[in-house]
Amino acid sequence: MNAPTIRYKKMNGLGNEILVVDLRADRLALTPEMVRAVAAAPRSGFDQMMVLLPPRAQGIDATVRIYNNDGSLSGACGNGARCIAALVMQETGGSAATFETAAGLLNAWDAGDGLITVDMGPPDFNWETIPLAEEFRDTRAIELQIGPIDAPILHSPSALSMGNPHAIFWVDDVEAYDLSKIGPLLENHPVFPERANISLAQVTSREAITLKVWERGAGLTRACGSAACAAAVAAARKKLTERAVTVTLPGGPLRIDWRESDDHVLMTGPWELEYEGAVSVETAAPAA
Ligand SMILES: N[C@H](CCC[C@H](N)C(=O)O)C(=O)O
Repeated sequence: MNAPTIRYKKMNGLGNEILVVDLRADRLALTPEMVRAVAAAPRSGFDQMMVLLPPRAQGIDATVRIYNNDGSLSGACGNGARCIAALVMQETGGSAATFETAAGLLNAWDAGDGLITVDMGPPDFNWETIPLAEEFRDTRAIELQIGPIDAPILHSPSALSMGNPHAIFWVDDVEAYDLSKIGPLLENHPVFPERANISLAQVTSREAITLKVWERGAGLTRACGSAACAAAVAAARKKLTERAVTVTLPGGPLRIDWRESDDHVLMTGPWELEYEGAVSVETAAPAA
């Protein structure tokens, strides 16, 4: 056995627990097993781990790998993106940052008042790339429900990708459901071959949505940036809201603007650096 030391910065975006591990100048090879061990250790628990790796091209600050606390990978993490953008801007003294993720390039910039805006790119409604197991003709036709067929508790979500898969169920009261019970069932429903982030969304005005999220690979979180984007886009597409809305999560509000000119979704919100630390995780020695 060997026990590499992993240095981290514990941050959060609206209470979404983010651990930043900077491997831009470190050759440590993280495995999903190590990620789970870091998540289980006392001070380094997290919802998502943002791993910074050396950039592959000029003009990019870092390649980013995003892990959930169960060791699985994701293509997007909006709240984590604001955290790493803040760190890079502090480091460079600049007012913008660019990252490469599994889902593509990610730009972020200083929005003033301690807030950061992340360009989350365009939403994707294509069932094959969300991905869903089968086509659905529009957002109403998806065969997905919890509860008996004649009186389902939840049904007919909107589904889309923001670089990661999301299903949004429209409800009158987000507090009326036990998301910790139904979340895992929906996350692992066969219609989502790569699982999905599950949201309950309550539209409260033309400019406001209240949201609770059960995250794929992480469970209930205080906030999920990509889910806020997905809910805002889905609500505007259903003509329930304008394209610019405030999405309020248990951790607080995010501003979401689905920009008309280029279809990109802009997310604006806060970030926080809590403390720095290091953790040693025992791993099987690499094969000789
Ligand atoms: N908390 C994140 C999303 C994490 C993504 C993840 N749970 C998945 O897609 O597997 C956010 O702020 O967007």
